Amino acid sequence: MPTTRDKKYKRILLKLSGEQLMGEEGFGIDPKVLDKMALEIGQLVGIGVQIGLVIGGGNLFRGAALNAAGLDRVTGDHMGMLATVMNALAMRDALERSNISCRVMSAIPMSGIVEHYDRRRAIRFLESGEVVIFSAGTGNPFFTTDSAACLRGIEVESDLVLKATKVDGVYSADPMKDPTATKYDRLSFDEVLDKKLGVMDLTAICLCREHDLPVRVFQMDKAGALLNIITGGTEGTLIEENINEEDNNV
Ligand SMILES: Nc1ncnc2c1ncn2[C@@H]1O[C@H](COP(=O)(O)OP(=O)(O)OP(=O)(O)O)[C@@H](O)[C@H]1O
Ligand SMILES: O=c1ccn([C@@H]2O[C@H](COP(=O)(O)O)[C@@H](O)[C@H]2O)c(=O)[nH]1
Repeated sequence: MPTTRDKKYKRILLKLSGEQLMGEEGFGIDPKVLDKMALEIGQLVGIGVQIGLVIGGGNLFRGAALNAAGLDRVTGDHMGMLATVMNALAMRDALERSNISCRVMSAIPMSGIVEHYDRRRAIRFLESGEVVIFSAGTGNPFFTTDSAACLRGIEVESDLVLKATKVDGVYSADPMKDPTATKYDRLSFDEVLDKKLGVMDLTAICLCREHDLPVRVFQMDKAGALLNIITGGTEGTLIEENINEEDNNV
């Protein structure tokens, strides 16, 4: 069983896909998925990892999809950001049921429901061992929660951004669409940008490159993967500043 001393990272920013929260359903939140995620997060809290969380909204609303259906884009983005607050409340509920202390902060003031984002307070909560969920994205339309995750990760000085997703890393093409796509073990930020690898939005990648914050993309469904990464294992794909071209496996 890993202990406090086995952890490689002290503070992480974990980005969870909203789409994954719906489990087998086509829309909404499956409490069983939340409980499973809470269990995995609890293992990290148990060895003293400080965790900031950002949860997407793709299980409920995405501005671009609403716009394609005829809504005003900014209104759609506002709905998407509100969706992330709902996901955050559901995740807080699951974490607290597992006896994990948790705070939800929102980029959009929402008095009486969640507290407004404040960087210094967030860092204090993280230092005291509480999980902090950063909700409502960046608070601005035309962004995504990938960018919000990288932004908050930089602001609270996390050591790593972990993007938990459906696929088990970054591929040469979207593996859900192209079965011949091959997986990378490591990539530089420039390679992700040059090859336009679509696993994460490019604004998020640029932010991390600018601030030298590594990103690891991994599969959330794989039990124990999160703990394995934190204790130095090599799940998924690591994206960082400078890598030797020969180090990646494609
Ligand atoms: N080159 C690539 N390598 C890996 N995945 C890719 C690539 N290009 C596109 N993808 C797709 O990107 C998706 C990752 O995004 P994810 O589902 O985590 O959603 P999100 O938009 O970040 O979150 P949400 O579901 O909350 O909107 C993968 O499921 C995968 O199908
Ligand atoms: O900073 C942000 C973050 C998100 N949005 C809107 O919310 C949805 C849901 O987020 P995903 O990252 O797609 O899961 C997104 O599609 C945007 O519409 C935003 O406007 N600003």
